[in-house]
Formats: sequence, structure tokens, C-alpha cells
Amino acid sequence: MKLQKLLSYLHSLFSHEGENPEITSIENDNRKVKDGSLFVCIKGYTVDGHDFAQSAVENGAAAVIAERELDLPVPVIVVRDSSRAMAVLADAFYGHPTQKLRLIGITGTNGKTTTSHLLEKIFEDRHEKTGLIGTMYTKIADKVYETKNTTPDSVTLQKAFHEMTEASVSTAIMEVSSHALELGRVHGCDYDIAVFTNLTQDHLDFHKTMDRYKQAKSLFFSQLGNAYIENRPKYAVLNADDEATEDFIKATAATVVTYGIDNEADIRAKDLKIDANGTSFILTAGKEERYIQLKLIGKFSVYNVLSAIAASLCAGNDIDDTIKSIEKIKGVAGRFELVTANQAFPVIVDYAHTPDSLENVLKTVAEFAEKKIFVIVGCGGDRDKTKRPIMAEIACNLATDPIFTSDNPRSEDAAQILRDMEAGVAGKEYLVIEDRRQAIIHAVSKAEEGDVILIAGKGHETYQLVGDEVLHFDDREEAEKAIRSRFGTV
Ligand SMILES: CC(=O)N[C@H]1[C@@H](OP(=O)(O)OP(=O)(O)OC[C@H]2O[C@@H](n3ccc(=O)[nH]c3=O)[C@H](O)[C@@H]2O)O[C@H](CO)[C@@H](O)[C@@H]1O[C@H](C)C(=O)N[C@@H](C)C(=O)N[C@H](CCC(=O)O)C(=O)O
Ligand SMILES: Nc1ncnc2c1ncn2[C@@H]1O[C@H](COP(=O)(O)OP(=O)(O)OP(=O)(O)O)[C@@H](O)[C@H]1O
Ligand SMILES: N[C@H](CCC[C@H](N)C(=O)O)C(=O)O
Ligand SMILES: [Mg+2]
Repeated sequence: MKLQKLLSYLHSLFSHEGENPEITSIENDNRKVKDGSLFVCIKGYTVDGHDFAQSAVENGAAAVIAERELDLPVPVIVVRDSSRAMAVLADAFYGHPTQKLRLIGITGTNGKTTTSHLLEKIFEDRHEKTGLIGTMYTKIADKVYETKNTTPDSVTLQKAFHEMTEASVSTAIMEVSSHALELGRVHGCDYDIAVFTNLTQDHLDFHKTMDRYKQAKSLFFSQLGNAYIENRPKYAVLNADDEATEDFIKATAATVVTYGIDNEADIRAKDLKIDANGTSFILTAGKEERYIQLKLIGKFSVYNVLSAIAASLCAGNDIDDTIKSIEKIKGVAGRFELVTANQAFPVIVDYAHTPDSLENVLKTVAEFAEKKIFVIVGCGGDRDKTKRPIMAEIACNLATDPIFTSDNPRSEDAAQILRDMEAGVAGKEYLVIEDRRQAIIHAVSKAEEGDVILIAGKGHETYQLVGDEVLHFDDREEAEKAIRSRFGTV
């Protein structure tokens, strides 16, 4: 696309008349620039992209978007907010791909990854090609790509959506993080269905208060827009049991569909029965009633299932087809994932890394644990510090044998993170084993029939972030090794 055509999408009051080179790509990293790229200077948390503009031009950039004048031998377009401009330009450059897809976004403190995989299964069972963008990876039809973010930057996003349209994907499902909403990463994404899971404590290192965290989430629903477009309804699928929902109802002009268990809701579950093999309940959807038997375990899983059913119905899918798909799902990697070697007690790996998720998952374990509950849990470094003593207290209150260990210390001192956790459990009984592998070995060596071991916080992760190092570490592998070393291999 020609530069001037691309710039016209900014609808700037002030013209950018000048050279008009062909733009071959949009980049915000000089190391990815090729001949004809438009380089966007982004002021980051670590470095300032403006410092790489010269290098970007040497790599072939044909023009630069910046927030200040730069002395370069190519057109430099100065804008007030280069991130905002980047989102507009990326959407235009790739031909507004989300306007050609059914786009379902999921936001909330917990349940986004799980619910996105439930929806992926529903649409794949309808023989639709799907795309999925989230914590674990970016998937375009049957190709899977690694990701650094749950919700990537706008260029990465629009490029992925464009590739989805090229691959005949009809439904894209994505996790929408509060960081992304706050930072404008999803500007240009035209959502058809916006799902809210829940709002509990996390990311206060970034949002500082729960109110601002809620405000960030609220942007998702207000940005669905006010227009009512023929044959393009927009839906806000909201959790009737979460108090933030009333704020989101106020924020959105979209059609509201509620789901829940405790309060009146459009899509509701009652008579829940939970055991180690799954969860059953009676679903009511308008005048329809269905008995549902999930392989998934726990009340929190029912919330995820209800939100997925609601979103599926908003997309026009049949309720019985939707239920058939949901009932087949065994689980999502690292979410209440059973490690079975040849041990006499369940060993569960779960991604719970917030107070609410840890409480939910421990309460679920308590539904079927006959004797001891071992929980191995730590807290990530360079993340919300205030949750550390709270999570430790939850572990001590809901498990018989809490063991505090390392998660991803990142740039922090692992021992200090553990001390922050211990600040919440003075006088309580617990163990501290800083080495995660040793913590797992200890629990496996002590557990007996009737006990349950929960290894929480890392779930699907196959790494441990220590300083700048990315070490291989997979809770599931470590648990299986510990089990086989105690019980032998069959
Ligand atoms: C704190 C934060 O959000 N950081 C994000 C940010 O990194 P940053 O600001 O440090 O970027 P930077 O390194 O300063 O670079 C600034 C600019 O200079 C450019 N640059 C940089 C170096 C260079 O040599 N050349 C160059 O051109 C960069 O491409 C960038 O445009 O921009 C990066 C590129 O888009 C993101 O990958 C990175 O996310 C990091 C990995 C991160 O951990 N983010 C977390 C906080 C986050 O966003 N989490 C949410 C929620 C997670 C969840 O709950 O699941 C998420 O959506 O992932
Ligand atoms: N609806 C829910 N309510 C509360 N806890 C939940 C819910 N769904 C899942 N959990 C718990 O939260 C953990 C994380 O679930 P999931 O990965 O689906 O959340 P997420 O929103 O994608 O998290 P993140 O923001 O870290 O990507 C699960 O391992 C489980 O312990
Ligand atoms: N085990 C991870 C889970 C959180 C990852 C993701 N939600 C984020 O905040 O980056 C940690 O606490 O380090
Ligand atoms: Mg996730």
C-alpha cells in the first residue's frame, strides 16, 4: 500500500503531504525491518523505539512514525501517540481483517484460556476453521505459533488476523488481557461477541487498584461501539454472579446475555454435582432445560462452560450441538491436569496463580480429597506482590500440607518472594522448599492413598524464568519423574 493512502486512515487534521513510497510491512522492531517497511517508534518500559529509528532506516525502512521530529533521510510522520497510530495503520494495512471474521474476545481475571479452548472445540466440531490467540500460543487454522503475550501488540494481532482470513478461518477466539485494553493493543479489533469471566485480584502491580483494573476491563465492553448494524449483532456475555457485571452492562450498548449459578441469568446452571471424575448440572437457557455431564471438574469449570455456551448461542449455534462438544472436552493443558503414572493418589497440575483461582481450585480438590491435601505453590516475580501473603494464607487455610516454593522469580530474589508469602501465615503450619523440583519430590514421597497433591501456578508452562535465564521446567514432567522414582515404572 502507498504511504499516503495508509496515512489517510489516520484522518489527521494536518496533511502529511510528501514522498509516497510503497509500504511493504509495518514494524515496531528495527530488527524485523525489511525494504519498504514503515517503522513505528514505540516508547517502551525497557527502551525507547525512537533510538532504533536510524537503524530501521539502514535496514530499509521507507518511512517512520514517531512522537517527535527525527533527522532521517526518509519521511518522518510525527503523531501524538504512536501506539494508537500503529493500531489504525496495522488494521488498514492488513485490510481490516477482523471485519471479515467472527471475532470472539474473552476478558477476565481467570478462565480466559480455558473458555477460549472450549469455544475452539465448539466451532471446530461445526467444521469451521478457527483461530485462537492467547496465553499458550497463537493458532491459525492448524498452524501453531509461540507467543510472548496473552494479547500481543496491534501489529502482531492484525497480521495474525490477516493470515486467518487467508487461511479461510471463519471464527477467531482471543483472550483480551487488561494490559492489552489499558495499552490499546486491541484498537482496530471489531469484536462480535465479548465475554467476561470474572474480576478478582491480579495485576495490581500494573493497574494499582481494583477500580482501575475494572475500568480497564470496562473498555472492552464500551469499545464494542454504539452502532446497531443490520445482520451484525454485537453481544456482551456477562457473569451474573460477579459484581463488576453491572458496571459492564452500563458501559456497553451491545446486547447483554448473562450467565451464572447463584443469581438469575439467561444461561444458568443448577443442581451441581462435583466429584473426581467430573461435574454434572442442569442447564436452563430460556425455556430449554438440559442435563449436562462434564469431564471438567469444579464450580469454576461450570462458569467457563456457561460462558462458552452463551457465546456459542450468540453465534447462532444449536444448543444440543454445543452441549455435545462441551461434554467431550477432557480438559485444557495445565488446567486441573491429572498426572497419572502409577501412584495411589491424584496429582493435579493447575495454572492457579491468583488468590481467587487458588481458592477455587483448592475448594474443588476438597470436594473429593479423603485425607490430606498437599499444595505446592509459589508466586511469580515482577508481578503483583500484594497477592503473595493472600495466596499463602489461602493455601494454609484450604490445604493440610501447604508447601511454598519458587514459581518464575524473574528479576526478583526467590527467597524474598517466599518471605513475602510467609508474611501472610505467621503461626500457621507450612513448609518452605525453594527448589520447585525438590518441593514436588517431597510431596510425592509423603502422600498416601486418599491424599491429593495439587501443584499450582505454572500449569502448561515448560519453563522457569530465573533472572534472564529461561530454564526448562514442566510441573507435569517433574511430578511423573517423582512418582516413578518412588513407585517404579510399569
Ligand atoms: C510490560 C509489558 O507489557 N511489556 C511489553 C512491551 O515490552 P517493553 O515495553 O519492555 O518493550 P521494549 O523492550 O521497551 O521495546 C520498546 C519498543 O522498542 C522496540 N525495540 C526494542 C529493542 C530493539 O532492539 N529494537 C526495537 O525496535 C520494541 O519492538 C518496542 O516496539 O512490549 C513487548 C512487545 O509488544 C511485549 O512483549 C512486552 O510484554 C512483556 C513480555 C510482558 O511480560 N508483558 C506482560 C506484563 C503482559 O502484557 N501481560 C498481559 C497479561 C498476561 C496474563 O495475565 O495472561 C499479556 O497480555 O501478555
Ligand atoms: N472461571 C474461573 N473462575 C475462577 N478460577 C478459574 C476459572 N477458570 C479457571 N480458573 C482457575 O484459574 C487458573 C487459570 O485459568 P485460565 O488459564 O483459563 O485463566 P486465564 O484468564 O487465561 O489466566 P491468565 O490471565 O493468566 O492467562 C486455572 O488453572 C484455574 O485454577
Ligand atoms: N506462573 C506465572 C503465571 C502468570 C503468568 C501471566 N498471567 C502473567 O502475568 O504474565 C507467573 O506467575 O509467573
Ligand atoms: Mg490465559
